[in-house]
Parts: sequence; structure tokens; C-alpha cells
Amino acid sequence: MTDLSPATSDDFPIVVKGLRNTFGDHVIHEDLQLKVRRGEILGVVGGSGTGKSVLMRAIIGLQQPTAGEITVLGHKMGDSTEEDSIDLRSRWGVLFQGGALFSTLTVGENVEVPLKQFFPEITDELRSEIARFKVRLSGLPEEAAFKYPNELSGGMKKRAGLARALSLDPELLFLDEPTAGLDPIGAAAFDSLTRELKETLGLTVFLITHDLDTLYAICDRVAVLADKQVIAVGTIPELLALDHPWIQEYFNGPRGRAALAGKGDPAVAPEQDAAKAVEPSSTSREVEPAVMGGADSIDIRKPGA
Ligand SMILES: Nc1ncnc2c1ncn2[C@@H]1O[C@H](COP(=O)(O)OP(=O)(O)OP(=O)(O)O)[C@@H](O)[C@H]1O
Repeated sequence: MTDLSPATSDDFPIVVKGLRNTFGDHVIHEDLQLKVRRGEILGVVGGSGTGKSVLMRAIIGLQQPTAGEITVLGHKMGDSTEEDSIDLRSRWGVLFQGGALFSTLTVGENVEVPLKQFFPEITDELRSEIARFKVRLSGLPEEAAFKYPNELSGGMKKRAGLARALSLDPELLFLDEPTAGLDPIGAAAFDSLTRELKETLGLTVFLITHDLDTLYAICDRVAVLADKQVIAVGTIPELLALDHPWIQEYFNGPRGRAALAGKGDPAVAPEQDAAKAVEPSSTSREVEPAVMGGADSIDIRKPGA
């Protein structure tokens, strides 16, 4: 059985124990356990409808669990005072599927929304300057701050959503299928940006994805959701060593093998250069694949354990 007792918020900014989520009679999670390590990019995978987004929403307090305990940055969710929970919400950023930008606000104004909410004392001028900085940090040209979401390409919208997620200098970044709908070049550039931001800003990243290339390129570990639980957490080689049918089919199926073959393929480099041309001012760079291995890193949950 997975040992969850020594978790501290320093080592594990997110700890989920015995989580149960239901919608009426529909049980999504049952006794789900998960620990996210500080400074890692944790990829979260699972078939459609296995509850990846519900898990993310539960962690950030948008979904009230039926049972279980979620501790984020040392605070037990649901137990905090109003003041604590406001403080907590200012320490994470979320990029929802589709970006979830306000269509009637410019990109810059979108980025300013959390700043206004959490730091109302900041002057208009400073708030606008911070927003423009976050827009640039997300690999967009500064002029994009003055555009409306409908004037942006899909890739630029994702970056705008990322700029808003970064507005409060978060410690935790939640990304829900960030590369969905992007062409392979745009997706690779977004992956590079995620890795670069994680390294330079010291973020811990919870990344839901169906994108095998993303998993291979930037995730330190991967958590697999199936049968209402996180059935395994580890590096991809560690997961590949497991005899679980879904894991084998996912990573060893035709798409998994293609993603593995593409990893480290020298042809990737020119594509990523091309990405810079497609999305002006991209801060993307080629990233080294995440270091794999580490005997202590695998965490396998046996069904029923
Ligand atoms: N607000 C809700 N009310 C009722 N059922 C819901 C609600 N939100 C999610 N569900 C159900 O919970 C299950 C898990 O949904 P979730 O969106 O977390 O899946 P997912 O693993 O993220 O799927 P996908 O990979 O397709 O995005 C689904 O069956 C979904 O229909």
C-alpha cells in the first residue's frame, strides 16, 4: 500500500488521500491517492471520462468531494478560513481547456482580472505593466495584450490563458489539455515553454493530457487514472515495466511507439525553430527530455490496496 504518512507540503505540495467523487449514483473516484512532488511536471493520463478534470477541480476546490482529504501547500481543502482560502487561490494558476478567456476583454485585461481580484491596491498603471510582462513571458508579442481573444490563433489563445494563469506568480500551475487542438509544431513549442517556465519560475505543474509527445518530452512522472483510482505513478520507463493492460496499450500501442520513436529525433529541432516563426516572439527552445529513472520514483497502487 502506498505510504502517504510522511508527506509534507515542502516535499509534496499536493497530497490527495482517500478521495471519493460522485455525481448522483455515478462514482468517478473511489479511494484515490496521489502525491505531487515539488518542482515536478506530473502528467495525468487516463481514458476519456476517467475523471482527470474532476480530480483537478477537486484539488483546486471547484468540486466538493464526497469523501477524502486534499492538502494543497499545507492547507487542508475545505477546512481553511476564508482568508486562508483566498491566500491559497493566489498561489496557483489554472489553464482550463479552451483557455476560458473573457471574450469581451482584451488579453491584457484578462490577465489583469486575478490581479484586480487579489491585489486591488495595485495601481492601474502597475497592473497593466505586470499584465504586459506576463503576456511576453508566455511567448506572445506585447501587442497581443491589446487584442481580443477572437483575434488570436488557437496557439496564441493558449498562451494568453497561460499568461493569465501566471498573473499572480503562482507556485502551482494546473494545465488541462494545454496542447489539445494545436498543430504538432505549436504543441511542441507550448511544451518547450511549459518546461522552460517550470525551470525558471520553479513551478510544480499538474498537467492533464492525452498528448503522448508531451508526456515524453516534458513530464518528470506520469500518473495513470483508471478504475476510479490513480493506479500507478512513475516515469514512463517505470510505467512501461508494469503489466497493466491499459498502460501497455497506451504507451506500447501504435501512437505510443511513434511518440517514443520521435523522442530525440533530430528532425524535431527544425520544427521547433519553425514554431518560433509561426508564433512571433515565442520564448520556446528545444528542451531535453525529462530525466527518466530513479529507483525511488515509482509509486504503484495495487487495485484494492
Ligand atoms: N458537473 C458534472 N455533473 C455530472 N457529471 C459530471 C460533471 N463533471 C464531470 N462529470 C462526469 O464525470 C466523469 C469524468 O469527467 P472528466 O471531465 O473529469 O473526465 P476526463 O477524464 O477529464 O475526460 P476527458 O479526457 O474526455 O476530458 C464523466 O463521466 C463526466 O460526464
